[in-house]
Amino acid sequence: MRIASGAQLVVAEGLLFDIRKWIKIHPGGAKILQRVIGTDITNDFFLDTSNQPKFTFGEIDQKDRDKNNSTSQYSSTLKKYDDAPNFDDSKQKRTILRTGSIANVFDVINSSSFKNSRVATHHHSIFATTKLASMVIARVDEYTDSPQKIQQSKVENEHVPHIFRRYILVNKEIVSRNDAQRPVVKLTFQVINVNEQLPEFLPGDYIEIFSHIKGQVLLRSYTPLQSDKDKCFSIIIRIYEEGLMSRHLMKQLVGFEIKVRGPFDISKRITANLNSPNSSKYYEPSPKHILLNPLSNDGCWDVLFMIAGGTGLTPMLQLIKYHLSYANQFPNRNFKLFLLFANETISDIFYFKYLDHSVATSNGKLKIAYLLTRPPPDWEELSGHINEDILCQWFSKNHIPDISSLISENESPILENSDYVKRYMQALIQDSRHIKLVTCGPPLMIDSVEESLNNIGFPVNDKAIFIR
Ligand SMILES: Cc1cc2nc3c(=O)[nH]c(=O)nc-3n(C[C@H](O)[C@H](O)[C@H](O)COP(=O)(O)OP(=O)(O)OC[C@H]3O[C@@H](n4cnc5c(N)ncnc54)[C@H](O)[C@@H]3O)c2cc1C
Repeated sequence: MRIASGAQLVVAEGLLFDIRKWIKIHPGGAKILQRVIGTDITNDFFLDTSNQPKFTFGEIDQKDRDKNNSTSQYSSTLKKYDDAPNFDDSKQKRTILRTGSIANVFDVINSSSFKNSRVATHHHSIFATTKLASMVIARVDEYTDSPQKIQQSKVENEHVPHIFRRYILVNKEIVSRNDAQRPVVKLTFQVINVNEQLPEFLPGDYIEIFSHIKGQVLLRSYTPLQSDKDKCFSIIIRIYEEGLMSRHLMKQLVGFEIKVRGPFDISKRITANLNSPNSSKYYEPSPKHILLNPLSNDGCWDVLFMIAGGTGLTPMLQLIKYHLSYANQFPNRNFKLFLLFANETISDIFYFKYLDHSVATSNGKLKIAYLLTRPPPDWEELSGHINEDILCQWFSKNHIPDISSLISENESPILENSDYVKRYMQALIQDSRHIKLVTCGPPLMIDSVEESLNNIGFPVNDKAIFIR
């Protein structure tokens, strides 16, 4: 394989670069090359055709070597760049590349040249380097963007949810307490190619992460959160001791690449609730993005109740972020968000700082109640399993429907006062504001929330969504 002046190389893996350009843009690029391949290289070196080196790549199978004998890959002129001058035919295959091999040159080029250009950077293992070096399949002398090429790259840039795309891990943050039995981590990913657009992630969107783990092909769903950083998104995942994907992701370091497809709309997973014969036409959500309000231009609800158990918090984080960023842009937009966050023990509560900060900066628009099934002795918030009583208290403490003739603020919102509960729910049904209740968490918790809501007469079919 020869590298001509200013040549670009195409490697089977898709690697493409221009050595001359690289030397120009990379401060000290010529020096790096010089150090690795041991000859004096300047920018002009590649321009002077008499200097064109005949690089030989490290690893070539004996079979390929025999096949390629006629084209003589082993020129005597630049044998010193060849990392196989003493190739021992009896060994058939060399396994280790020495420092200074041309394959190592490309490793250095890749890892240093693309470091600041949002391309995944990593040093290849010796095996990968060897393999890669033997995979060069072509050389491109001129690289011009033809109209077809431009059109093709436009099509490639269009976001097709079913196509897997690669993203790079740029931040990793533990968001659970130190004593958490199953830690929760926030992973932030960024697009690899600067020209790539990140899709807008809306409440109810989820993505699928693909991986090969322990010889298995794994695909797991996660809830993406739009990041404040450019072209980034985050996922918040709980790490299970036996969890294949969660443990695999937890192990990775910044710079790790993931394959992701999506976003997909959660609506498709919860159509069962929507097909209920009792669904009112007025509140029937649109078939897409059912977590958003189809009857308002901005998708925001006037009153949104959210009940989350454990990592069921993630779609609520999407909703909270969506609403609060709208309020930031349009401060006159009035709405109320109420979150009931249920966990087993205090150490299971995660993302607390973010939640606390959101409440503090929400201008009274967000209220959060914490519930623990196994609370510590000095716990002052809600405790026990979610039931009718807890729900009644939580509703009436937070929100008084605007049908003031049906209920008064001074009435006791306890379950024993069944007349009050009845009138409260009646008022909720007649309330002209757009009200929704979203629940997400472990299946048992969702079942018991649904049952309790039905028991107290909450308009489940019209105003509730259960994400299982
Ligand atoms: C639409 C959608 C969105 C999701 N979003 C998120 C998200 O944002 N964050 C997130 O952390 N997860 C989310 N999940 C769950 C996620 O897809 C995986 O199921 C989860 O990460 C476990 O995968 P795993 O490969 O680590 O565990 P697996 O290998 O599938 O499970 C192995 C073992 O892990 C334990 N385990 C796994 N899941 C649970 C569980 N739910 N409760 C208790 N023990 C469990 C069990 O011991 C199980 O036997 C979402 C799921 C869906 C369907």
